[in-house]
Amino acid sequence: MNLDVDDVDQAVSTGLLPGWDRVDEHVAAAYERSRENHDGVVADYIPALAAVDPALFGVSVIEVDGGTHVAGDADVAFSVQSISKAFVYALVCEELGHDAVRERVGVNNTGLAFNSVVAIELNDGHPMNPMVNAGALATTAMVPGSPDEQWDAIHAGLSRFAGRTLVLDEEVYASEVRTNQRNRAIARLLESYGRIQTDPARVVDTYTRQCSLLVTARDLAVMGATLADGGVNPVTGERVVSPAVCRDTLAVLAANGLYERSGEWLFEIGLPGKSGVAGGIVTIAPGKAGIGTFAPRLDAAGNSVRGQRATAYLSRVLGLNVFASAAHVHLGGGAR
Ligand SMILES: NC(=O)CC[C@H](N)C(=O)O
Repeated sequence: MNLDVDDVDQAVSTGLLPGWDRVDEHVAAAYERSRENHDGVVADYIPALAAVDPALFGVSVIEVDGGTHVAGDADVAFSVQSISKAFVYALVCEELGHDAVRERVGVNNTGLAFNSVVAIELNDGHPMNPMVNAGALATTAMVPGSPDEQWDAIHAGLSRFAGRTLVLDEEVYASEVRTNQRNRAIARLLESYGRIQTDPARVVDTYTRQCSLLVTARDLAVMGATLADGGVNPVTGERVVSPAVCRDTLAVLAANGLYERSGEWLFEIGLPGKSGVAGGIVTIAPGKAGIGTFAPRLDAAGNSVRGQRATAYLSRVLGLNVFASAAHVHLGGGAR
């Protein structure tokens, strides 16, 4: 995908675009540039998502010290969808330790669509990673307690990441319940392979609820900033998960956050991120900031087009690419 940042690369390298001290300007520029793009289509396999206004677009950056920068529709609510997978994974690792989740769910990319059944069959019934539907269903199933307790823990946990009590979009939830036959099939298949050991129908229901929680681009930036900040929400000051869980979650996102396009994303943007089919993307600049974007038009893999472009711009102009920054660091310092 052409993310239209070559000119930014040039401007940054020649010192025309200074970075971190003018974040408001850069967020506004990321918004203006990306707003001109009209590529992609709104998700239509969930009927309630097909009805959304495709022109909506919001960008937010929250720094780990709480500094807040927004542009456009940063306070418009949309369903979190697959972005919930990242935070439920972190909560389950916090609860059970990463080895248990790694053994049951895995960390490797499937190279296939997020709702692929073939990926499960090709891998002997292994869901592969927590960021595709199979792995997310298996992860949700691991939350301790009864189905009601599982939902309460997920709802409370995601709310702690966001720093406010998140609300369920009843319309999106009902719409998905009517049309999520594929997820029900995936859960049954995982049950047949012993990867889900509770009632698969209840697991799908809890997963569908977690996907239907409403967030804004600003919320996503806070949630991302919490992972960037080693697990402490920079707005509420509350510790949500441990630094080790953040490290593991960011590694899983780097490899799998944008499904089969995760490699391209990492190549262009150089940061862990996670997309959802309602049009949200959360991106984490470790130790620095969280970026939240919302724009409903998606590419073929289900990733927001404007969101990818805006994030690519911000990564370039703020010098966030974790691989690029290594070029400026001289280990050991001084002359050798
Ligand atoms: N990629 C996504 O955001 C998918 C989430 C959606 N709830 C599904 O399970 O199909």
